[in-house]
Amino acid sequence: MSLDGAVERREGSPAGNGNGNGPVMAPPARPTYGDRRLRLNPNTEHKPERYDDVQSEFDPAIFSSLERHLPPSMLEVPRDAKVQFMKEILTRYLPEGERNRVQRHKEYRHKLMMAYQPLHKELYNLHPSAFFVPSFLKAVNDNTEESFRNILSEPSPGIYTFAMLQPSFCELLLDEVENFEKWVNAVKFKIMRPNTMNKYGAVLDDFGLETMLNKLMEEFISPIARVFFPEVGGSTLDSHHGFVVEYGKDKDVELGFHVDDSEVTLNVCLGKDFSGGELFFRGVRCDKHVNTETQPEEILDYSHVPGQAVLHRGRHRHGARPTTSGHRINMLLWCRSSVFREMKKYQKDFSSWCGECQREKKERQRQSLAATKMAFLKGSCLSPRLTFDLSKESDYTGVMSEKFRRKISVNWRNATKESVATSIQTHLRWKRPGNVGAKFDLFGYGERLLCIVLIEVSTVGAEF
Ligand SMILES: O=C(O)CCC(=O)C(=O)O
Ligand SMILES: [Fe+2]
Repeated sequence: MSLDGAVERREGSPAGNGNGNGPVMAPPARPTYGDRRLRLNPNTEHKPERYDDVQSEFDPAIFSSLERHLPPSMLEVPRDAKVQFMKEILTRYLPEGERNRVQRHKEYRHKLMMAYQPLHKELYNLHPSAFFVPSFLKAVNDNTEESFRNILSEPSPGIYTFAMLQPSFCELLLDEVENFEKWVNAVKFKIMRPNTMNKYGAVLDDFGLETMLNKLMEEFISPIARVFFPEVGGSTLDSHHGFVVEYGKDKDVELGFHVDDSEVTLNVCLGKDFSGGELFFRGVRCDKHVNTETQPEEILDYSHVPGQAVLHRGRHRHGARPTTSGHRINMLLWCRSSVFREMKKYQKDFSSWCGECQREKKERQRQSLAATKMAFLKGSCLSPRLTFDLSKESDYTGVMSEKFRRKISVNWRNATKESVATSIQTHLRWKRPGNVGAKFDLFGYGERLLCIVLIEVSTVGAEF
């Protein structure tokens, strides 16, 4: 997918008659729809169509998500043309090997669903009042940050726990999973396990629960993720991987330290009686920093309770301690955002969520500020003009278009603290409020008043 700056252009290659003479044959007619550049930010006012009926290797929700990024000219065209356009983009970005894998998995799922007879049909459609405890239902119905905060605990930054499932729902689901596993053993169906780290457990989506879980994500998890995890795609979740994992002496015993293949993970304990099995969390990390040291404030050990949910970023490093007795069974919903994944490819700095990027950024700011102060104190910067050049800031080059990355120069002579504040506001007007902050610091040194301005990572100073 190309974003602002890289243009998607699909033009038929001109075909001649072979001898260079004669008329150049026009390529087969193909509608053109003007500028085909995708939008960097989704058009949140546009209500995308549903694509559930579209037969393709892509999840229909991805079409709906992508539609918000279409250029205005494409929003007006017939639905079929939109589908065609989006398929072309997606196909180019999904390698053939991956497409074949998706196709094989589709066939596997189809075979499984045709053969397996569900035990509790009522689980396969979402019935909110039968599934969820009233406090959770109310919070989601109210759908405000305050209503969510009323039911959530945050034992460590970015890890939210809350009561979610009715005991009767947990029992039914456990029963269904047991029934499914008995059937699998009886007919010797070789099932795929939820991921490479589990030898036990089952993918709920594979035997008919996909629609129910998708609704769970869209209507009950997305509203919370939108508020608490916007910086990792919490407001654009569009696909999921739903499964149960099982631990005990005769099953998987523990789960090693890992990050999930998700933007946001919901982990709900279904039961049963068990001891041990605590979850341990050790800070959020991007790919580059996934193996860096844990800071003391990032350590959390958490004991799960049936019916209780834990919601965290997929990149929050975690694992599960050995279950020492009984059986522990959890339902996991790995929620993903195709838009976030696409955007991530164009970014280098993840300090809005990676603990280590944040620490590195703070350190850069500290060093930069110290260097600027030092330069002033040495009297090497006597200009009354303040200059800062955002075009040199690597933090901005990936995310800000050229017109915003300009050089700003201000005359600070006779400035006061108030006039500096006003100037900074004026010069930052072109940014969205809250996007980039300016902090400044005035201090006296001998006869001179020094001004240090800190624009996120850039520090510049002027003397007047
Ligand atoms: O055992 C648990 O509760 C954790 C499971 C988990 O982290 C996972 O499956 O990704
Ligand atoms: Fe996990």
